[in-house]
Amino acid sequence: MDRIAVLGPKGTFTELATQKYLESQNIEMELAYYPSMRKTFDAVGTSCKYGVIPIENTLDGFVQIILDLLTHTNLKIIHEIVLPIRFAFVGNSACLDDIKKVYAQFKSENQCLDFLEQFRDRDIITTASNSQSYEEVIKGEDGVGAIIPIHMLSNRHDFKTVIEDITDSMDNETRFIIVSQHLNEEVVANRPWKTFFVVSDDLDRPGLLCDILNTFSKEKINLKSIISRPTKTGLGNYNFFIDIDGCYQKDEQVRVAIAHVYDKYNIKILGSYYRVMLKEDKK
Ligand SMILES: O=C(O)C(=O)C[C@]1(C(=O)O)C=C[C@@H](O)C=C1
Repeated sequence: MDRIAVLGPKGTFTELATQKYLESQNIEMELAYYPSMRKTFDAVGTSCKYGVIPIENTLDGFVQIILDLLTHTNLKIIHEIVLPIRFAFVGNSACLDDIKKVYAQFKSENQCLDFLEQFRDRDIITTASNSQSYEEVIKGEDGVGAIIPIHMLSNRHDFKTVIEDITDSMDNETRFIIVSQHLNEEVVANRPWKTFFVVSDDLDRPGLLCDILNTFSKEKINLKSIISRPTKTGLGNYNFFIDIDGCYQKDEQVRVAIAHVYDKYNIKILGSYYRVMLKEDKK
């Protein structure tokens, strides 16, 4: 059976996104868990056919390391899936005043800032995954608390304190991408496609961004998002990540506009993809 690389361990939102993705596509794959985003990426094309990783969150923006990994590897985005994200606080003390240590995953922390403010004079310990935060708190040490995904409450562990829904916004969502070694070559997909690419220019010349944006405007292509990220080669050097409407493999306008940009700048296609419908959306 083919394998799909998942940011693990079991219990993460990424695992949930992967299960929902496979369900929506009606395919079976073995889930292979990796301890970091980089290792999840590296597994694709070696021991796994696809990989699933978070790329953007409503409250915390883009997952910066994913932009770097997309720039430096040849993996392509083939689909995206969006999940609502809600967190709970669980603790091994009956009173919040007695909590001395709170475990929180590095992205999750930034999605629960209002709630965490009361613990700023205590230890807030950053973890690599929400599952790790959960593992730490279920050891049962007095005075320990954790931010965990709300779906983990169904494990029914006995905590002295449980506060449901401590997320800064009820509209919080995370966008996950499915990456493959190959572009998405599906012929029929009755969904709006998007194309994500990165542009860099070693010469840092005036008007670069304006020139690129004009090219897409001339072809009447709608821009969805644009974000810059340091190239890490010196202060002030940036890559621009641009998401546009349309499919590179299928839409003539998209190919023409990208060919124009390609003539003048370094451009790398990171994939054309569409959002998969969750089983619950189809009802
Ligand atoms: O640790 C997890 O549960 C994850 O799947 C990772 C992750 C992320 O890093 O963005 C995924 C979704 C949420 O935004 C918070 C955490």
